[in-house]
Amino acid sequence: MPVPVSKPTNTHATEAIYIAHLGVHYREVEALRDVNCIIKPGKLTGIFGPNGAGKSTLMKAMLGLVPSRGMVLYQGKPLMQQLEKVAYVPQRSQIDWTYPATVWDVVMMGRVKKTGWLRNFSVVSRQVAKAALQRVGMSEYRNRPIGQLSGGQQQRVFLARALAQEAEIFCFDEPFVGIDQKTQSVIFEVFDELTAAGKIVLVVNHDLGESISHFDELILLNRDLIATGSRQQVLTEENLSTAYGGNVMFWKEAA
Ligand SMILES: Nc1ncnc2c1ncn2[C@@H]1O[C@H](COP(=O)(O)OP(=O)(O)OP(=O)(O)O)[C@@H](O)[C@H]1O
Repeated sequence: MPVPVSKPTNTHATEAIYIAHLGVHYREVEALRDVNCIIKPGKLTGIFGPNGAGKSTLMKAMLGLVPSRGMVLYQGKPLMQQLEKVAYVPQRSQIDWTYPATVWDVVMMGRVKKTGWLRNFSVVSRQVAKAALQRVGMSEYRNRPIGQLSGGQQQRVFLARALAQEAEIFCFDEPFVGIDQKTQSVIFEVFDELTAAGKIVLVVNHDLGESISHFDELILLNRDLIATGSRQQVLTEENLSTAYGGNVMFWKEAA
């Protein structure tokens, strides 16, 4: 159910990301229409919907990576003016894995917003990066070129880079595609830690299987916003059939 789009009125709403009348047109394709929702801190929020529903587009539009109409506020100010507070991990398919960088290089890139390209990385930055690599269980691979890792290992390295940013808002586009079970567990554990620390964690995911039970809040899209709120509010037969056209199997215990 769309949230009211007049000004955010309570403290919680102003601490959150507040999206109003967001729309995206790619030439002839209208990818998103008038999306209104709130993304709260301390909750794991999933963007769900069928292929081509506009899930990645919503995330990119929030971060100014594609042109859009409408408003995206964080703590009452345009998010676009505060992108240093955001860690974004794109889909693995969008990353150039032939780029000649080691695991350590990639994680240290997460520190650039804090230290700038031209400065030497500080001792603190190195410690933060080291701890991030350790957290995802990738320390022993620190000198390995990223192109030589498995899909799950690559995803963990990008998770470590996001952690090294010490961001307030974490955005992941399809982090569970092409990874192993162990990596999926590590990712959900880290998401739990981030939400427990009051961070905003937003994840594009198309899988309506068992993993959906990890999410606190859902945004269900199919160009339009179909529903947003808790799993119980969103995972109704009516909403799912509106989004997926009446043919959907999902993890029954999830809602
Ligand atoms: N750069 C682009 N130029 C033109 N059309 C685009 C572009 N990016 C996405 N689209 C179109 O916009 C619509 C939404 O795409 P988007 O990638 O946001 O969907 P999605 O829900 O993330 O899909 P998937 O689950 O398949 O990744 C689709 O019809 C897609 O073909």
